[in-house]
Amino acid sequence: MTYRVPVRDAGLIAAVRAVVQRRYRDVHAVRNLTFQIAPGQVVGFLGRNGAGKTTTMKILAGILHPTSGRVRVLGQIPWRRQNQYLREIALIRGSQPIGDAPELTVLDSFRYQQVLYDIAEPHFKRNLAELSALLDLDRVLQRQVRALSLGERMRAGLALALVYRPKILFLDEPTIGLDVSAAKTVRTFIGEYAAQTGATVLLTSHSMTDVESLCPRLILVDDGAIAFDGRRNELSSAFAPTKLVRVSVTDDNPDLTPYGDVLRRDENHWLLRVDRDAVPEATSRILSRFAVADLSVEEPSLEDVIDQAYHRLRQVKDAG
Ligand SMILES: Nc1ncnc2c1ncn2[C@@H]1O[C@H](COP(=O)(O)OP(=O)(O)OP(=O)(O)O)[C@@H](O)[C@H]1O
Repeated sequence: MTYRVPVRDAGLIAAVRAVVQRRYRDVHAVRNLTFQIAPGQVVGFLGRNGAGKTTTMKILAGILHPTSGRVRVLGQIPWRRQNQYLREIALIRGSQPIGDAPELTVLDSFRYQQVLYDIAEPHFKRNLAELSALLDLDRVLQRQVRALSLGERMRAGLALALVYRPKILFLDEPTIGLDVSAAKTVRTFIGEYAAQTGATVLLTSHSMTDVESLCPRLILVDDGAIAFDGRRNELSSAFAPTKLVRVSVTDDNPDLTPYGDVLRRDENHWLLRVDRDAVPEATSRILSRFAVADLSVEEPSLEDVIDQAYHRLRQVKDAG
């Protein structure tokens, strides 16, 4: 997907010149991006700012027509925007609080959505009851939208976006800007919705808590191309070539510096960063040379792994 972006120099003269003589440059937002997602999977779609995630989501949701490439979702070409397709998907960007018609009650808004998406009454009642239970909406359904708190509007907005029970959710930063409790509500809801309905979810988020609690599979996109596609626990071996070794010893003045990079030392408790391949040898040497009270080997946190991945990808880009 290539965007054609107008360019102009700074200043008034350049602004006037740009009116009569437009210049453009191409921005390649997405290229070499190939992936498949099986029904029911919950997939984290990650990448640095500007990597191409939102552009991809918009293409999949039928908002953007890509300049080249082939996409099929549920057997449909998204940008044809067939009604049948639009009723099967939802694109939610940010937390999307309810609020288009503040005079209406929440239930009125749901009824309007029912008409828009042509939802049969029994399905509507079942979906609304399920969503109300998951998002604790019973007490707000009869209230005017304008009288709701932001948290209530956010929960109602989420339910409104899903009351037609889409099979595919494209979630673009659903917890951005939310406080800890609201983010947890949304996160828990997404997991429960997916489990209850069998929906397929593609989720972008810069929150590693979202990714860790929801996404067994990760697709890492960089500069519009796939940099990793696999299970979450495989990401560390792909991008973080080290593990953490935590050791407590009872010796006087122990020196563990030869066995790894010392990240932290608190008296006789050491935290070392050790190359993955060197971990067996380093730990067996430590065990044979010191009076070890405790030793554990840990994977780096997802945040560290992603951070290392982004650094590595930036280095590769700068070098190439
Ligand atoms: N409407 C647009 N016109 C021109 N360029 C655009 C447009 N939208 C996005 N871009 C460019 O395309 C690239 C990919 O943008 P995109 O929004 O898909 O990234 P992203 O991965 O979602 O980033 P973020 O994490 O910051 O939201 C960026 O270089 C961006 O500047």
